[in-house]
Amino acid sequence: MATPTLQVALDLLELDRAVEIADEAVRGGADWIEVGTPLIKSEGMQAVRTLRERFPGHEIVADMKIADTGAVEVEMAAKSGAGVVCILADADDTVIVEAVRSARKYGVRLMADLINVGDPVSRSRELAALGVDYINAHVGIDQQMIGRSSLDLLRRLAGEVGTPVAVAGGLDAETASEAVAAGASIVIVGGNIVKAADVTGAARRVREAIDRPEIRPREEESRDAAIRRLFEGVSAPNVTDAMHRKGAMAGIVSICGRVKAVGPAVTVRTVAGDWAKPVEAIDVAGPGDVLVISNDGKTDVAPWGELATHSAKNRGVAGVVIDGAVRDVDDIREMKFPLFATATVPNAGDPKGLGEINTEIVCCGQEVRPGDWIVADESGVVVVPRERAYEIARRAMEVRKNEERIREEIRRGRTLSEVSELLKWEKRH
Ligand SMILES: O=C([C@H](O)CO)[C@H](O)[C@H](O)COP(=O)(O)O
Repeated sequence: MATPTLQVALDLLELDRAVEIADEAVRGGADWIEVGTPLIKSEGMQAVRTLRERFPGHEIVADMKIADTGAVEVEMAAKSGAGVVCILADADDTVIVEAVRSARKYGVRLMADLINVGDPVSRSRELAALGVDYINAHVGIDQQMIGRSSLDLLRRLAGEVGTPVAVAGGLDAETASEAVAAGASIVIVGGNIVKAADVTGAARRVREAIDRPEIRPREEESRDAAIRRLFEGVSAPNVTDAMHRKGAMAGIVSICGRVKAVGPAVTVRTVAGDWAKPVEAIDVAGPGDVLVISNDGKTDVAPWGELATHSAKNRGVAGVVIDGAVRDVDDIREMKFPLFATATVPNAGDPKGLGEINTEIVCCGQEVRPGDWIVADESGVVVVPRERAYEIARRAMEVRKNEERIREEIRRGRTLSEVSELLKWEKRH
């Protein structure tokens, strides 16, 4: 088997950063350098020219995602220095045929991107017959966030397609190795290399993995376990970033400082400090759940205190969030329990039994339904609708990864404004 090609996808917006990251990735063993679609949209063909000039010994791939005017776009990329140009596999055949003619004329190769193609096997055969050089089994970044897998797509193509097959979509060292074992000859890795603080190390790990392809037995993980693992690895701010700044409760703080709660909500509505339903809800909750209590926003009387906290902790409840006040704060702080509230007050209410458990409530301005996911830390509390929990958990992890590289660049001496090219990206009115 020929040595697989490692293609690093520079999915960035800033050319200077892309050049620096490409240099580090090449040192880690990347063979081909892909000028990613976001970079092309941000910097145009200048990005292709610059990378061609800076890396004379490496193939430059222009991820144009061509959908129309095949000949013109291939010509632009070829004349700027690309050796491989990417076209959408579901572009009309008229576009593909023109792109192939242009590619032959300018001496470049065409890679067709299977993103969103309904019948990848027959489309790949058609593309090969039309003269496309490579087929890319690609699952896009937004599709990855809802759990689609590029390895599944690649496996559907195995043995069915004559042209060399590339694979892209959320690959890391482990999945890249599996991709080669499943027949990929070009492995494309974006985020897991270019967002790493140590780009060279990340590229090297992928390089070593694809040079020794193997299929490792995988442990099955349930959706809920994956959601919990991902949310436990990110912060509440990462989660609101992933939700386009939605979901954060207003005016609520962590009572015990640096603690974190992650879990599906068991909701409680109570009235005027009545602590019967909040305490009964401890028995309704399973280990790992988060109690979310609305006390109608009243803060002169507490529906929660130390004994309830003790009981919740024993039951394995992951945290308690109260739109209202708590008491016995000194004892609760000693327990280091993830408790979030809007106020503290010494008064307790009476256990009258008013209110409801597991109905829709509004807590600190956010609607919370039973089973919605809660992520709470010292920055505050975020509610994630249960239908989108997996997707948001994946996106929040991407936000975190993205910050790793930015943090590293700040550590090396750039300002945040420089790294993110703030002036360039200010909104024009
Ligand atoms: O093509 C890509 C995507 O559509 C954004 O332009 C990526 O380069 C490709 O998905 C590889 O990146 P990762 O999925 O982050 O590995």
